[in-house]
Amino acid sequence: MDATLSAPPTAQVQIALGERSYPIAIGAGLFDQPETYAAVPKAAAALIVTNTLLAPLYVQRLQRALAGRFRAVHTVVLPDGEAYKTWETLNLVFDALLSRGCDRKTVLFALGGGVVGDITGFAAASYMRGVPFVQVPTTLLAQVDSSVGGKTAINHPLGKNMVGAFYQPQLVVCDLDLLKTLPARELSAGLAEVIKYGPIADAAFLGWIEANVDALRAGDPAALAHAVRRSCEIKADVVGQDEREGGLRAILNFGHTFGHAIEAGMGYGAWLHGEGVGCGMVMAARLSQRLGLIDDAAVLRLTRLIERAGLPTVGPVLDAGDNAGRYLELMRVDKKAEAGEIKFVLIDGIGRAVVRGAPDALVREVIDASCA
Ligand SMILES: O=C(O)C(=O)C[C@@H](O)[C@H](O)[C@H](O)COP(=O)(O)O
Repeated sequence: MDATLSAPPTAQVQIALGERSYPIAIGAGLFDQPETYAAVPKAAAALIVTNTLLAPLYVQRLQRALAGRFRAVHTVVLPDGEAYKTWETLNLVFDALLSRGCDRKTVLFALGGGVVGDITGFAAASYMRGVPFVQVPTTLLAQVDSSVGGKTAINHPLGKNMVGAFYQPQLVVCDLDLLKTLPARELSAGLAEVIKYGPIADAAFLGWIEANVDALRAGDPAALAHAVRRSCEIKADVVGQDEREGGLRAILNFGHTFGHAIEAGMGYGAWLHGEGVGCGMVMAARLSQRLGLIDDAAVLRLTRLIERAGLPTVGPVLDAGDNAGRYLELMRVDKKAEAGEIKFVLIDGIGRAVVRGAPDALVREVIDASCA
C-alpha cells in the first residue's frame, strides 16, 4: 500500500452477532456529523461520557451533532487515566444519569480512549439493567481494539478489568481526524494492539506494518486508515466466532497476560496499557520460542518491530527480591487462568496463536531474561 495517499473514504466493518450486530464506521470527519448517528435510536436524552482532556476539544461538536436526535444532551466529565478506571469513577456516570432523571431509553456516548469506553460500556450494561451506547474512540488503541467487541470493565487493585460485562455497543465511530492531536506516546501505545493482529492472525499484515511503521508513527492518514480497518476486520472475525471468549477470542489477549501484570504491578497508569502489551508480547514470544513453537529469528523480528513502534521491550522489575515470583503471582489473577494455572497466548508460527499453560520454571527464565 502506498502510505503517501490521502485518507480513503469512509469504510464500514460489520460485527456480525445476530441481533447484537453493529457497524464500525471508519473515516475522516465523522464524529461531529449528524448523519453518522442516523441509525441510533431517538430518545429523550443522551449522555456524553468523556474526560477532562477531551471535553474542551470535542464535546460541543458532538453535542451539536446529536442535538436533532435527543431533546437533551447531557455530559459527564471523568478524570483522565487508567488510575481512574474504578468503582468511584463508574459511580460518577450513574450519579449523572440519576440526577438528570435519565430513563432506560437514554443513549450513552463514550467519547474517549479505552478507559472512557470501558467505563461507559459497563455503565450502559448495568444502568436500569441495560441502555444503548455508542463508542466514539479518540485514541488509536481504542479504535483498533477496545471500542470493538463489547468487553467492558473497571479495574480492581488486585487485577486489571476484573469487574465488567460483555455488552455490545450500537455503533462504533472511528474518526481518523481525532488521531491528529494524539500524543506520540499514545500513538505508540495504540500500535501495540495493531502489531498484535499480525502474529496472531495475519502474517501479511505483519509485513505491511513493518513496511509502514514509520508512516504510522508520523500520523500518515492513509496508513492509519488501513491499520484501523484491517485491525477491526480481524477483530470482527474473531469476535463474530466467539463473542464471550469461550475459546478462540482469547488469542486477542496476546501479550496481555504479562502486560496486565506490569500495569497492576507498577500501579495503574504508570505504564500505558499498550506499553504493557508491547513488552508483554516480547515476553510471550520468548516463551513461545522456549516451548519450541517459533525460532529465535521470529522473536527478534517481533522485538525489533515493537522497538520501532516506540514501545518498551524490557520489562520493569516489580519486586527486587523475587521479581519472577511477583509476576507469577499477578498473572495467576488473569481471567484466562483455570484452577490457578496460568494460560498464555503463544505464537505457533507467525500468523497463528495457541493458548496453553507453561511450566513455572520456564516462565521464570523468560521473566529473568526480559526485565531490568
Ligand atoms: O477484546 C478482547 O477479547 C481482548 O482481549 C482485547 C484486549 O486487547 C483488551 O485489552 C481487552 O480489554 C483485555 O481483556 P481482558 O479480558 O484480558 O481483560
